[in-house]
Amino acid sequence: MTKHYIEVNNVTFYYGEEPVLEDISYHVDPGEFVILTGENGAAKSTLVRNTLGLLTPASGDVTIAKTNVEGKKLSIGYIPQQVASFNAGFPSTVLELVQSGRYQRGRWFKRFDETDHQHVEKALKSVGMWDMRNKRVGELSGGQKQRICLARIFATDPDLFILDEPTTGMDETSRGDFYELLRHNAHDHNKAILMITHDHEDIKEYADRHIRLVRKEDSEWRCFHMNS
Ligand SMILES: Nc1ncnc2c1ncn2[C@@H]1O[C@H](COP(=O)(O)OP(=O)(O)OP(=O)(O)O)[C@@H](O)[C@H]1O
Repeated sequence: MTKHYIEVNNVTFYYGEEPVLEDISYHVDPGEFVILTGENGAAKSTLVRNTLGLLTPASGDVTIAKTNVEGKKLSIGYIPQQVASFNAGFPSTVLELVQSGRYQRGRWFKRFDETDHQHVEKALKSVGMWDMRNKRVGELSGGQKQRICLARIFATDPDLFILDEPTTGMDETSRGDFYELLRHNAHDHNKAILMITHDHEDIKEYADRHIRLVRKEDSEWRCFHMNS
């Protein structure tokens, strides 16, 4: 039996008096690369933030699995929207920023060891930024900053990736490489991926499932699943 990594049932959420999510249900399983789409303002980020517990639904249930079927503890890597806004003076190097992700795994009491170095190197290579590892983050382009945020998440080797428009600022080739990497993580390493995206066309061949948030006639919101 597959254990859902994310299970959302009948979630309704309001900003003040206004309902932005109404009776939304979806799930994401290990081994799946799922995309979440919808027009601007369809409440995709709001749904993800409800899923993560950063916002609390007015009604409905959200469960994120704490362990997999074998009982192994699960970790989550989350990238919020527009995370890559480091200013020009941001002092850390690319390498330092990605290394800092490993410390967020609760490793403060342990020396940075060979496994940590290997994860960091692999993560930076996977987003094509290894050669730029000694550059200052503040000197990078927007797309490059976005890629090192992704590398920082990859370096933590999470079981569940929740990514809010992670390819902003990436060109088509980089996006294709990135989608391939996500698909590889899902299919070959049994990770679960939930990614908000607007890139409908070039993502289609990579994603396993497509969830779309659509507006109802009466201006409330509902959600349905579509197989890609
Ligand atoms: N903190 C907030 N307070 C009140 N309303 C908000 C807040 N955050 C978002 N909203 C509103 O809720 C709706 C959904 O916003 P959300 O950011 O979840 O949409 P989205 O689908 O992720 O949009 P986009 O594709 O533009 O990123 C929008 O109408 C937005 O204006």
